[in-house]
Amino acid sequence: MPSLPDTLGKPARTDEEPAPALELRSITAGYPGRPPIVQDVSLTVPAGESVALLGPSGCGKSTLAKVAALLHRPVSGSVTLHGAPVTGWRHRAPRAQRTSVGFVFQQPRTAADPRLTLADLIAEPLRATRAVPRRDRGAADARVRPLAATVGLTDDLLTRRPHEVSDGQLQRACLARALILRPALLICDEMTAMLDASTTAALVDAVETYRAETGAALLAIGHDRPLLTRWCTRLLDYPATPAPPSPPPVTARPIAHHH
Ligand SMILES: Nc1ncnc2c1ncn2[C@@H]1O[C@H](COP(=O)(O)OP(=O)(O)OP(=O)(O)O)[C@@H](O)[C@H]1O
Repeated sequence: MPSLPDTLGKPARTDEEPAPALELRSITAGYPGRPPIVQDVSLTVPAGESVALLGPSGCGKSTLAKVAALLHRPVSGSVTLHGAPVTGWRHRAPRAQRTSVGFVFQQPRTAADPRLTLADLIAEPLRATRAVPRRDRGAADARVRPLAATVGLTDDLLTRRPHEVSDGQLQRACLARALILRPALLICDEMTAMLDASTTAALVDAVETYRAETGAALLAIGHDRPLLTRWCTRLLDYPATPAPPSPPPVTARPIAHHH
């Protein structure tokens, strides 16, 4: 009997492009009781690429980012992560899909639990997903310390709480927390908006070191065009799809005079 080809069970083609890290198709999203803020927006982050989404404050970039990170359910449209369609948001999303996306918020003070030390803050996703046992501090520390060093946090800072560190130091911890489960896609929503130039450079460096090591893709959101131009290989202006045609000009009506 002839031996079976050793490609059995493998994809027929090996030169196929990997599925995009993120695909948003015709996303419409908003908040209850108001018209949608994000209207019919589509964008793609190819596997391993860095894409910047630029747009003015208040246009809906953060809302779109939260949809992509499975934190906010859109009204309509589809999200695909690494080729797998997303069918549920927040607690309804499968854990593997949720943990494949790391998210860094603009405001570290509102994103960080003030009661936790920076070490516990960074370890939070490890405990939440039971990647390490809840009470096994040694196992958590073994993951937290080397990662904290890559974002520029020294051991003495790890025992402090958020009110005992600067915004920049807290944002470094928030970046480490976003990376600890080794996500294949990182979304940074105005990560450096409130930081000085040297902290900004250090955080961008840390993200790029992580990406070089893991091949992770990046969606960086913000309004600092020079920074995002240096950082990312592709730039998209929000909205990423053509805007709908503008409404016809309002026809002036004669003002009624009452005598
Ligand atoms: N949880 C919420 N409930 C109700 N409205 C919200 C909520 N979050 C945001 N909004 C509103 O949605 C609009 C778009 O906000 P979003 O944060 O998505 O914009 P943005 O482009 O990211 O702005 P910025 O750059 O200032 O963060 C704003 O008018 C905001 O007030």
